Amino acid sequence: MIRIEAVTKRYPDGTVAVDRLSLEIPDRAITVLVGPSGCGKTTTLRMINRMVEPTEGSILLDGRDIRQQPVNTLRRSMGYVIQNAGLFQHRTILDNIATVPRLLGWTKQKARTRAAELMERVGLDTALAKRYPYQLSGGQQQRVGVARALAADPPVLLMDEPFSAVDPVVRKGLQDELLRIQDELGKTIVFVTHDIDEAIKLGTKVAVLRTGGRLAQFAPPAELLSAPADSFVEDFLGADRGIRRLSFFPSAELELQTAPIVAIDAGADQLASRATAPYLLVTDLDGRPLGWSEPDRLTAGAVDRDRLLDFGRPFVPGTDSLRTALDGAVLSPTGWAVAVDGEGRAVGVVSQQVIGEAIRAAHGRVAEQADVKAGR
Ligand SMILES: Nc1ncnc2c1ncn2[C@@H]1O[C@H](COP(=O)(O)OP(=O)(O)OP(=O)(O)O)[C@@H](O)[C@H]1O
Repeated sequence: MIRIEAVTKRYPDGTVAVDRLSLEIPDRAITVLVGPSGCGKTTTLRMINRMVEPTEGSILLDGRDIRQQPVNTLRRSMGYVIQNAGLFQHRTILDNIATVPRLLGWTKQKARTRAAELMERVGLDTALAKRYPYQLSGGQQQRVGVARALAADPPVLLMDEPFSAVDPVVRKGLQDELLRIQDELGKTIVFVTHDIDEAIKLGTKVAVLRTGGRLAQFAPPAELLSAPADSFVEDFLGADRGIRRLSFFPSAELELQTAPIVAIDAGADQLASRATAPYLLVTDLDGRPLGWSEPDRLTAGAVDRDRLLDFGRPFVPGTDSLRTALDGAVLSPTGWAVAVDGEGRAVGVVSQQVIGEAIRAAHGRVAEQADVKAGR
């Protein structure tokens, strides 16, 4: 664990970049530092690998003050990724990634084998190995930056706005990749961003800093969204807080109905037995949804696919959140969401009303847990 204990950084010109900051950064999780420009995020990150020395306070790594070990040893235990990747322009991609292992005295062969392995791990085609950084896209360069930081397998990864310079689509890909890599490798990651959505998506815990380097709140994302500590955090979180919070509620417990699902070859008897449902979901012969119809518009053996109503975006119970389920229901003209399995086959349908009840129940559970935590 990294413990930041009452750390203050005052630059020589008197600027207080960080003001009595205390944080416990858990192992094998992603801790995000987020806040407006100039609030001391980068300074905090750089104090962890001693690129900047605190004016007051101390930082402990596994209980030991980081000043007690040689700075090079400390930095080798911490991969560092920055915006625009900071690659060596005159070295090939493979040699960029192999930099730290080479510094550690690995043979060229072993370092390159490791580098090639890492290219695959971060989703880079090994055909790019012999190129130079300028021959890659911004997103690919960022992946090289991550691979290089991981090369010597350090337990800690410090990431300073690593995905800020790429467009939103590439950025989403890089974020998903980081979460996947983190699932496999379980590093202790400290991630700096000024983008609250990125913080909420990636963070196991999120530290919101305010200008002057003071901590406004340190909590898991769901808690930030449900209980912002003050109006600064609330404003910083922005609009749609209620909807975004639904991303943290699972859809697995939604009560699904299967009776309104009929296959395209349903017979007259079956259609007649479902006639009381407001809408029926018609599927193909494999069970994949095709669209909704009012029951009296369906004729056995003669379903016109083109006349079916759109079924919105289906959700996968157990994988997707209540937000995705609600989105599916809102997108569908019938107001019903369609649940599918991993193969896209319909497993049930659920109305907006039932989703609404599930949301209220989930809110109730969170409030109860908060009461228990607060000893009320
Ligand atoms: N070397 C320095 N000398 C003096 N002031 C500095 C120095 N480096 C940073 N600062 C100031 O310290 C404050 C915090 O800077 P820092 O870079 O840590 O903020 P940040 O939250 O990372 O900002 P951004 O999101 O804009 O990168 C700012 O007011 C900045 O101007």
